[in-house]
Parts: sequence; C-alpha cells; structure tokens
Amino acid sequence: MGPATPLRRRTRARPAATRAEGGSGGDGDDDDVRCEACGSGESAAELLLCDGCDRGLHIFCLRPILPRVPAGDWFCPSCASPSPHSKKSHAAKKPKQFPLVQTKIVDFFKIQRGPAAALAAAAESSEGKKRKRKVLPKEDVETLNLCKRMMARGEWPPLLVVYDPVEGFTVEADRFIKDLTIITEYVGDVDYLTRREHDDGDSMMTLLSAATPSRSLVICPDKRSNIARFINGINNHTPDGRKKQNLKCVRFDVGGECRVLLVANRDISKGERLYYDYNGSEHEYPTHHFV
Ligand SMILES: C[S@@+](CC[C@H](N)C(=O)[O-])C[C@H]1O[C@@H](n2cnc3c(N)ncnc32)[C@H](O)[C@@H]1O
Repeated sequence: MGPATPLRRRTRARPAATRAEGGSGGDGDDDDVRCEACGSGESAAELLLCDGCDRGLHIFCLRPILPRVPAGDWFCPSCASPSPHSKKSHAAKKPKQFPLVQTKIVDFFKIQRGPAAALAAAAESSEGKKRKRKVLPKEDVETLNLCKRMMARGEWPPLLVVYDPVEGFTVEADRFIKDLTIITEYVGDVDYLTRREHDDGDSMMTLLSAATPSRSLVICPDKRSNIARFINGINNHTPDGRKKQNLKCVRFDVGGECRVLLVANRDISKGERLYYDYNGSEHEYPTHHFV
C-alpha cells in the first residue's frame, strides 16, 4: 500500500494527431530531442522537456529519479537551481546528508505478533478483494499512543534520514530493530482524492479506497508530516528489488478510524535502509526505475 497514483500525467511525447500531420510544429521538432544524461532519444513518453531551456532528460536519468512525468511545468536541474551568486545556492550546496539522529527506546513500539502478521498476510494475499479492516488490539493502540507521546516529547525511534544521489532522501536504521516494531504512522493532511488531482502524487498515500475518487481519501504529507514520507519503496518488478523489503504498510482500524502504519516485517540490522512495497494497494505506482 504505497503512495497513491496521481490522476493525470503530463507527457512530453508528441500527441498522435500532431505526428500524423507530419509537421514539426511551431515549437520545434521534439523528435530531435535527446536525453542530456544518456544521449538517447528513446522512451519519448518519459523524456521530459525543460520548460526553461527545452533540453531533454529522461525521468529515470534524473538524480533523484522521478517515478513519473510530473504534472505542470518542469525545469531541469540547471534551470531550477538558483543563480550562483545568490545566498540560497551556497546554502543548498552544502549538506548532502543531514544526521537527524534519533536514539530512543524502540522496543516500546513492539506490537503483538498474531494480528499484525495476519494482517500483513491478508494484505499480500487479497489484493483487489474487499476485506474487513482489522481492528488494532487494545494493547497495540496503547503502544501506538505511547509511541506518539514519546515523539511529541522529542524521543524518537533510532532512524536516520540520509541523502542518496539516486534515491533522494531515504531512511536507515541507526540500531537493530526487531521484527514487528512500529516504525511510524504515515501522517499528513487527509483529503479527498479528487481535490488532489493536480498534485504530483510523489508522496500521496491511499488512506481509504472507495468506488469513486470523489469518495476516496488520501494522506498528503507535503505540508505536515513525519519521517514516513522519506521512506523509500522497493522495485517490485525485480527479484533483487523485492528482496529489499523490510517494512509492511498496513491499515488498521484504530478506535473507528483508518490509520496507516509502517511496521517491520523482519529483524532489521543497524545501517540497513528501510523499504516497503508502494504497490500494496490497488493503485499501480511506477517503480520500474527504482534501485
Ligand atoms: C515517498 S517519497 C520518498 C522520499 C524521497 N526519496 C525524497 O527524497 O523525498 C517517494 C519518492 O522517492 C523516490 N524513491 C522511492 N523509492 C525509491 C527507490 N527505491 N529508488 C529510487 N528512488 C526512489 C522516488 O522519486 C519516489 O517518487
């Protein structure tokens, strides 16, 4: 159950009608455009054209890579970066990695084996089927509340947010973490999917999938969120990608409300990066180019 798929996408491949007319169009011929990084003009639908300089870059050649063509205008890294004389650019160049060290008692966040394991299995086996949401047991609700109170006091689970040139920000374990530990709840502003049509959807998470988008709910972490929005996804099209998974994304009924939790699905060693399957829900999230 990963971030939700956006409702629309912008493509830079020429529309079929224009191609059929055979003209190159007033804005120049897109067929000549090649990716500035790999030099290829292949995969036209994934070849972004910069709205500043008109040069091309594949979404999967960008660093960090983009999973899909973004909605709205897009500027290549050169056009997007501020002028070398501005104060902002000096500040932006400095840290490649920021150590957000979080060093408190992770065992507090341990949940019951039975229900979580059963739920994780249910999430795997019944994709697409209607299922009744599991109620989080009372003890685990207490654990979740304790976990939140600790975080409010500034006591965090041992996680580091680090920067990777390909994956962007990503989260790693700063200590051994036991199987079935609550890593974090996926939080943000909750909204109807239809009201987020213009969001890029990079980090939107499905909360409740209804028959129509006007009734489906999503969690949007752009403005308010926590470390969950930095946790990366597996490439679920390759065996190596799938092997990386060490978290499960599970939805629980907590006091009548649906809540999305990221829970360890095996023991995790210190230094291991955290990953879960963005494609656990019915929406397809493009992970072909994920590392
Ligand atoms: C929920 S955000 C995760 C945090 C993100 N890395 C960042 O820097 O903000 C999802 C985005 O992270 C990137 N991402 C996630 N998993 C990845 C992976 N395995 N390989 C490469 N990029 C990944 C993609 O750009 C994706 O759209």
